[in-house]
Amino acid sequence: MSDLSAEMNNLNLNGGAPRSSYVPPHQRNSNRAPRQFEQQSFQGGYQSEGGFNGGYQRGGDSFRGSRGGARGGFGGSRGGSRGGFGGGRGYGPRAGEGKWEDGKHVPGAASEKLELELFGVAEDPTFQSSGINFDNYDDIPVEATGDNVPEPITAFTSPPLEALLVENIKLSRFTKPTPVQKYSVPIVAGGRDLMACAQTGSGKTGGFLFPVLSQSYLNGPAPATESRTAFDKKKAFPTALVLAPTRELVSQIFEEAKKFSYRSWVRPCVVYGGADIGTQIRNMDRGCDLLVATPGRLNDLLERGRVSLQNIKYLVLDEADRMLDMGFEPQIRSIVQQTDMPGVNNRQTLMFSATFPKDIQMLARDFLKDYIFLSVGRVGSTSENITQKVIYVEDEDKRSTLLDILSAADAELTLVFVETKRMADALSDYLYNQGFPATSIHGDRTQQERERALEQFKSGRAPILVATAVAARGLDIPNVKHVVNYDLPTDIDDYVHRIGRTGRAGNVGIATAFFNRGNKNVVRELTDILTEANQEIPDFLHTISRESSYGGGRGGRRGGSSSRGSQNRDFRKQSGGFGGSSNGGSFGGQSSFGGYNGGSGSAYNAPRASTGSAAGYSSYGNPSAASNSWW
Ligand SMILES: Nc1ncnc2c1ncn2[C@@H]1O[C@H](COP(=O)(O)OP(=O)(O)OP(=O)(O)O)[C@@H](O)[C@H]1O
Repeated sequence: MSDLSAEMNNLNLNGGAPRSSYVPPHQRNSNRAPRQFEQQSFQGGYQSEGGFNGGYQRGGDSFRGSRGGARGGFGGSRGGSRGGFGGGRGYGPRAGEGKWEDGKHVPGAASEKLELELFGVAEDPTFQSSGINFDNYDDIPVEATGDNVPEPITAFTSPPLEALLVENIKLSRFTKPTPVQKYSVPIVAGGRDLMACAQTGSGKTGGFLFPVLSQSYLNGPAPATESRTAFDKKKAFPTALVLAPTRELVSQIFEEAKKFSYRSWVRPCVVYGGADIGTQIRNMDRGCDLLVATPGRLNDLLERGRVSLQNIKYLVLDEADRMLDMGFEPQIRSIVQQTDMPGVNNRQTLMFSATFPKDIQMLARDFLKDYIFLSVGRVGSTSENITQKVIYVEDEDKRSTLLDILSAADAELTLVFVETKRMADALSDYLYNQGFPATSIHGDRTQQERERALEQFKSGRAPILVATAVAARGLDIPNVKHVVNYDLPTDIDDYVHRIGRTGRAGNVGIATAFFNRGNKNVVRELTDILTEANQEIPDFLHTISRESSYGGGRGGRRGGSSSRGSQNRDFRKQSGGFGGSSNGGSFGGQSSFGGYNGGSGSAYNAPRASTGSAAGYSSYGNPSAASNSWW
C-alpha cells in the first residue's frame, strides 16, 4: 500500500509556473491498461430496495421486539411523570428500551443482537475508530468565556454522567472525551446554555448528545401538563429537539442518538423533508423523546398538529450557520419563537458548529441566555490531522491533474468537491469512462440515488465520490483519506467543512485544492487557514495574495482575512465582556501524519457483493432554499 502523501509529492504537481500544455504522467506512459472493475455498481440508475425509510424501519424493527406490556395506553407506565398522553401509545417497551417509572430511570434489558447492530465489532471498518492523533486533541487550547465557567470533566465516569450513558459510551469504544465533550458535560449539567465551536471531526455530536442524554436519564421527562386535550394524543411531546440543516446530517445524528440512548427511556426519532411524512408520523407515534429534525419538515409537522414543543428542555442547533445560509432562519425563528416551546429562560439551548460567522453569533443573542462561549482551537480553523496541499491548476488541466492524483493512490476513499450539479455529473461520468469507479451526489439526484451513492462510497465499492456542497457538512464517513477541492468554494468556511470530511477522530487525511486565479477571492483566507494549521504555503499563493491586496479581489462571506481574525472571539467580549477562563496547552504541537494503513492489494478491484441496505443516508436539502439550487 502506498503512502498517498509520498505519491503526491512524486507527482511534482506544483513544479513551477502554471503550464498550459500539461501532459500528465499517466498519458505520457500510455501503455498503462485501464483499471478494471465491474461497472454495474457504480454508475447511474441505482435502484435500491426499500429506500431510506425502509432502512430505518428495518433497523427499527429490532427495537420493536416483544417485551410487551408496560408502555401501553396513553403514556402507560413508561411515561411516569410524563403520564397521560403522548408517546408510546399502544406499544410495549421493545428490546433495548428502558422506562422512566416512579421518578426513576429503569434501563431496559441488554440485547446482544442490538448491540451488534448499533455498535458493531471493534475492527469493523464501517465504524469510525479513533486514530493515532486522537490524544493530540488534548493539546488544543480551549477558551471558555462567560460567567462562572464550570471545570471540565476529564473522563467518562459516573458521576457526573449517568451510569447507563457511560455504559453506552463504553460500548461505542470511546475511551476518553474530546475537548468539546469535556466542557459541554458540566456546562449543560449546570443548567447553562452553550455556544460551541470546535474543529471538524472533533466530536461535537457527542458534545451535545452526552450531556443532554445524561441529564435526561437523571431527571426524566417533563411532567405532563393537565390541560392536554384528546387531540393531544395525536401529538409527540419530545423532551429534546435537535435541529440540523440536511437530511444526511439529521440521519447521522439520529443513528448516534440510537447508540447512546440504548436501553434508556429516551426514544429518538428523525424527521426530514423529501421522505414520506406518514411513515415519520407513525414512527413518532411509537414514542418520540429526542427529535432530530430539519427545520422545514418540523414546521410541517407542527402545522399539522403532530408535534408539541411544550416539553422541550433541551434545544440544540447543529451546524447553525449552515441553517442560516440555507435560508432556514424564518423557519427556525418560527419554531423557537412562535410555537409552544418554552421560552429561553425555561429551556437550555446549545449551538454547535466548526465555523461561527458573526450573523450566527447575533442569532445567539435571541436564542441563548447567559451562555458560555466555548471555542476549541481557533474558530474556523482546520485540524492539523489534515495535510493540506494547494496546487496551481488551470481549469483546462483539472481533469488530467485529478487523474494523476487518482492514479497515484490506491483504492482509498476520495471525495472530490465541485461547485455545480452539472459538473458533478460530468466529472463522475468522465472518471468512470477513464476506468475509475466514481459515483456522484448532488441535489438533483433522487433520494435513492444519493443514498445508494453514499452507500457505494462508504463500502468502498465506488471509492471516488464526486460531490457538491451537499456532502460538505457534518458527514462522518469512516476512512475518507483524501478530499480534493476540484473547484474551490467561494466561502472559506465551506472549505473548512469540506476538508473536514477527512482527518476525523484523530485519524489523518489529505486535502488537495486546485487553485488558479479564478479563486483569488479566497486567497488570503486560504493562506490564513494554512498558516494557522502549520501547513506548507506555495509561493504562488503569496504572489496572488499580494496582487489581490492591490487590485481588490477579496471575497467570501467574511470579506478577507481581517474579518477572519475577528471571529475567533466571543462577540460579547467586544462590547464589554466578562472574565471567562482559558485553558489548554500549546497549539501546534507535533503532528505526525503517518502512513496510510488502508487495505492492501491493487486499487479499484471488482466490487464485492452488495451488503444490503444503506446506512441510512438520504436526499438533501431544503426545498425552500432556492439560493442553493446549484447544489
Ligand atoms: N470521545 C470520543 N472518542 C472516540 N471517538 C469519538 C469520540 N467522540 C466522537 N468520536 C468519533 O469521532 C467522529 C467525529 O465526531 P463528530 O461527527 O461528532 O464530529 P464533529 O465535530 O461533529 O464534526 P463536523 O464538524 O464535521 O460535524 C465520529 O466518528 C465519532 O464517533
